[in-house]
Amino acid sequence: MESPLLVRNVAKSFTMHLRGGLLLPVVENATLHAAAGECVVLGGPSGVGKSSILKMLYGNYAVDAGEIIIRHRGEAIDIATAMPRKVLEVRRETLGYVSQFLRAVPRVSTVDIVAEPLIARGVDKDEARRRAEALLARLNLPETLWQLPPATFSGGEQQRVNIARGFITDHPILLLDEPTASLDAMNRQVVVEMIREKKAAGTALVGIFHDEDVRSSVADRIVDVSTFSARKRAA
Ligand SMILES: Nc1ncnc2c1ncn2[C@@H]1O[C@H](COP(=O)(O)OP(=O)(O)OP(=O)(O)O)[C@@H](O)[C@H]1O
Repeated sequence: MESPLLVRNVAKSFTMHLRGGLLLPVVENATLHAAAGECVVLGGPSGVGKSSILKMLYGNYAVDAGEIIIRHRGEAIDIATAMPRKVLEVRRETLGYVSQFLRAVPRVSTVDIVAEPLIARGVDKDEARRRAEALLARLNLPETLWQLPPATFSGGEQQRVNIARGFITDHPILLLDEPTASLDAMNRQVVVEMIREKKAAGTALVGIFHDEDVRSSVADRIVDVSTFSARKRAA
């Protein structure tokens, strides 16, 4: 079977327009893949480009060179060159992402924020809310908070809302940017179990985990991003 996600020879530099167009190379020739049911962890020291790669995979950062091939509706879509409308379709159906921080929408309740990706895929509103509540309960978010917008929640509470929103759908590919960074040990363990369930269901996961225990509990492979670093040559 073809990989749900294939990254070939990707390069990325940042241009610092406020610094006279200074070019900051980050990665070059980044090549990796994730198979169905596999959790690939991006490793390597701070600043090496792990988050930048994840953001390119999701289409949030432009790609200077190379391809990011996502298997979507049986077709190969290159996220690096796809039109924005196609990227949004891929995100709705195929490519999920749990970012480190929640972007709360003012006045929208927690349960609706979590249920929204399911409703966008055509699931009945009440059913989507029921499933959202079940996930929030599993992640030990107090029931008194479910009807409130999460803007004033603690860091760990917001992170659990974000995780619930990312895990509620059955996207074939899921990107995880430090999903356990603000969580206590009990909730980290819940997330580890949820990741294992995704793997068992055939989801391809690519993640960044700084917590050594979480990483060793979920990783099938670790890709050392420093092997793609463009800094060695730039220095
Ligand atoms: N939007 C941006 N504009 C300019 N430089 C950026 C931008 N995003 C990232 N960088 C730079 O790219 C390099 C890689 O950053 P990135 O966040 O990808 O590293 P990381 O490996 O995820 O680090 P950490 O483990 O500390 O989170 C850093 O030097 C960072 O300053």
